[in-house]
Amino acid sequence: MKVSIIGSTGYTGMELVRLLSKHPKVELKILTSRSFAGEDISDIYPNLRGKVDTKCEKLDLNKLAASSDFVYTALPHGVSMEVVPELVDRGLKVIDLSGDYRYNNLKTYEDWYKPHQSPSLLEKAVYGLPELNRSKIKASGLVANPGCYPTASILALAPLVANNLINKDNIIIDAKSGTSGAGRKLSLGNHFCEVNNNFKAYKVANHRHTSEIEEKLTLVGGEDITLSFTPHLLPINRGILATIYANLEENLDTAKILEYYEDYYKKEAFIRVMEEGILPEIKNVAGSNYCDIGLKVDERTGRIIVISAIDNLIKGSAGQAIHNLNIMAGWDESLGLEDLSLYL
Ligand SMILES: NC(=O)C1=CN([C@@H]2O[C@H](COP(=O)(O)OP(=O)(O)OC[C@H]3O[C@@H](n4cnc5c(N)ncnc54)[C@H](OP(=O)(O)O)[C@@H]3O)[C@@H](O)[C@H]2O)C=CC1
Ligand SMILES: CC(=O)N[C@@H](CCC(=O)OP(=O)(O)O)C(=O)O
Repeated sequence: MKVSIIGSTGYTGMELVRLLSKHPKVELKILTSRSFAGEDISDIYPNLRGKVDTKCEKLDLNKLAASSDFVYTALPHGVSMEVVPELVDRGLKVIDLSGDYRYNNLKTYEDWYKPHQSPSLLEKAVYGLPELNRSKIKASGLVANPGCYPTASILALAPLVANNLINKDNIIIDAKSGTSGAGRKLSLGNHFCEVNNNFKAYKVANHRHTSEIEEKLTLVGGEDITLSFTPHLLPINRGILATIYANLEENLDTAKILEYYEDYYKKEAFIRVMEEGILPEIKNVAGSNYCDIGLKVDERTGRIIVISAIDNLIKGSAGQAIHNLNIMAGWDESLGLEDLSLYL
């Protein structure tokens, strides 16, 4: 399969290049960049040296369409929607990593982002969370890869919501992300002295991922969900840990709820439900495509506390995007995604 990447020099683009360079069925074709056109990707990211020496080039849609079967757009939201309609019109299969095609509801997108330039494609696009949408992803030509916080949050909550085990009015998601979640572009809030030796909340009560998590969990549970989501910035490169609180509808113990999770995810290669007493940690997933989920019932308060951990650049973006490619192409879902975390 001939695969090209638009926006290959960002962190998710680089991670796609790195992972796809080991994928047995993928031939990397065109890597686009505005800022680094003419430069070898391995000069921009020297970790790729000796493995991928493709020169980045400016986007030429006709050339890209002639040499690719499949395209990733790893662009900022708002920029993807300027390019994706042209790719779809040319008959290319597309996986977009931005927020632009994730929503079913146009108004929700426009309330949290900005006016949409190709709203008709929202109906065509499929939300690319394989554990919830596998058959639709397989049949789709345009997949919207989920956000990193939504991946960690939706996977942690779906078994509770689907089985009506919790009150859906007062879910709280307290999530922490490594700084690569903000991308490679420079910004004051993300430079070393601001992030190192620090830990802070941001976009409290107005982060756009709140709406993505609500829309997708509403579909899982079949009734409206409104929740609180607070992101925090961790002084580490990779990884997300989400701690989620919800009120149980009935008196169930930890072991019983774990049975629901085991059942819900029994066929999933990349979900690891932790046995009672073991909780997820970022170092166990960083560098891998796993989402680890652990939980405990707090019998004093009647609340359940679920903890999930992912690598934002792998399960939270590039790895999940390769999982989606494997599903769309009808290949073994784990191809190119077999690595365990480095642990240290
Ligand atoms: N980082 C993460 O953990 C996650 C990111 N995402 C999403 O994936 C997408 C990419 O994120 P990430 O790789 O982190 O971002 P980066 O900022 O690291 O990279 C963005 C890429 O887009 C290109 N680009 C930037 N602005 C424009 C523009 N105006 N027109 C065309 N190209 C542009 C840049 O390269 P150049 O200027 O050279 O063209 C660069 O290659 C975003 O939508 C992000 O929200 C999703 C999940 C997780
Ligand atoms: C640490 C950090 O800044 N994280 C990013 C989330 C990145 C991501 O997954 O989001 P999208 O694909 O929806 O842009 C943020 O909070 O905006």
